[in-house]
Amino acid sequence: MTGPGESSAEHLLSFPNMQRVPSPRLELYQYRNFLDAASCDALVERIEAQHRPSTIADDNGDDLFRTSSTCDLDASDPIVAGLDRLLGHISGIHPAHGEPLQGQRYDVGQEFKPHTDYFEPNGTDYQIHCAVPGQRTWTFMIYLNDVEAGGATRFKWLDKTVQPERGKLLIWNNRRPDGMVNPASLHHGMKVRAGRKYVITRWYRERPWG
Ligand SMILES: O=C(O)CCC(=O)C(=O)O
Ligand SMILES: [Fe+2]
Repeated sequence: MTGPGESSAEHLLSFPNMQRVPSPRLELYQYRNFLDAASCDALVERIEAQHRPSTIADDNGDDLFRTSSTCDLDASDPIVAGLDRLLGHISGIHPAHGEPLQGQRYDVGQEFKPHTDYFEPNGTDYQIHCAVPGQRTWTFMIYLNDVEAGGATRFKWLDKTVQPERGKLLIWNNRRPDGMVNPASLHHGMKVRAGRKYVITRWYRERPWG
């Protein structure tokens, strides 16, 4: 059984192209060629057209912690709306539980240092971020391009490094089966060494976003 805002292994693995990345510590999946090249290119264009410096939820005093740019995608844009529907289908999670879709852009030297996507349950900002929508449950991330060098996503606790690849969807559960947050979901958006990296991020919540 899964609650609202949650995906499940059974649902995800019902798609023939879905692969579970073997690990006893984290539910991690990848789906190659999830998004077609034309849609990836269109989303890269949207990100190029409009982006701002990325931010982090709990300021940790390190200005170099997340050095990328973020694009707040327009939900009424047909490409964005189409992706929203597609993610709803693949995740099995009602789109109302999704945070607005974002694009991220990394230039050479930019990164997102090791972090978890869930909010620290005892963190000072937990109430601000989670009072209405609840905790982040699942992360769905799509690589929009092949990066010339660097830009992999590293899960240190699993000793697993995922290479960016145009159209690849990466999925993980930020919580353990018992509903507690999972520290093994720690991941690092590693520095781009050559070229640029573009991704789409979708975080789902326990309750509707609002
Ligand atoms: O860019 C990546 O590989 C990871 C991005 C990420 O972890 C995030 O946006 O939360
Ligand atoms: Fe993340």
